[in-house]
Amino acid sequence: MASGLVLSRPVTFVTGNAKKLDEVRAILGQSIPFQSLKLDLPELQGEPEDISKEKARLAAVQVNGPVLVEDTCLCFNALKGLPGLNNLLRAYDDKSAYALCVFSFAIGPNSEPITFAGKTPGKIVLPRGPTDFGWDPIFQPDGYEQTYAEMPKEEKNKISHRFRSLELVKSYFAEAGYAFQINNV
Ligand SMILES: O=P(O)(O)OP(=O)(O)OP(=O)(O)OC[C@H]1O[C@@H](n2cnc3c(O)ncnc32)[C@H](O)[C@@H]1O
Ligand SMILES: [Mg+2]
Repeated sequence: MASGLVLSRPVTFVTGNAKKLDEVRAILGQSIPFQSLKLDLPELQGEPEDISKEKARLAAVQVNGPVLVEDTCLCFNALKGLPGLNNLLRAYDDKSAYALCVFSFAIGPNSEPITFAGKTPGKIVLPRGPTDFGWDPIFQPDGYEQTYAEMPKEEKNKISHRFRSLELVKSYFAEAGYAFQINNV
């Protein structure tokens, strides 16, 4: 039996992006009990890890409890990993890129957030597939003929940056032995 910390409140996943929430729900299933809260967190500047941590700090203050947040970017190798626009890439032969998702967990408003980075390598292509989620139509993961947008959702959720980051979050929760006693007041 796990004998770690007991959380008396479920984790709140804070995002303003409904598509992210759909994927997080599908990927986590029942593994980590969480509720969601739609808040438009400010678009911060800086390194993805720092942005993600800062989002977690802001969210934990608002929620006053345990939070998960994430920051995602499409990073272009031709631009030394800088997130950028598709058009910028026209000038470069190197179309390789990676999708990066950094989750942060903060246990409360006064705790230092922990980050979990998941990366999926691929390349930037002309847009193909449905256009309902960000840059999915222009990102083709390595080893696939389809863009993220063209893939069935289940397929994306098996290889995505978000899936890989959440695998680390799940291991962390399992190893820390978090237990949830949500109904015991
Ligand atoms: O409230 P938050 O969680 O910050 O939601 P957001 O939509 O602002 O999310 P980000 O700042 O992390 O994302 C930056 C952009 O990347 C897009 N994006 C995030 N994850 C994506 C994914 O898996 N596929 C395609 N686009 C994605 C998203 O729609 C944004 O336009
Ligand atoms: Mg944002």
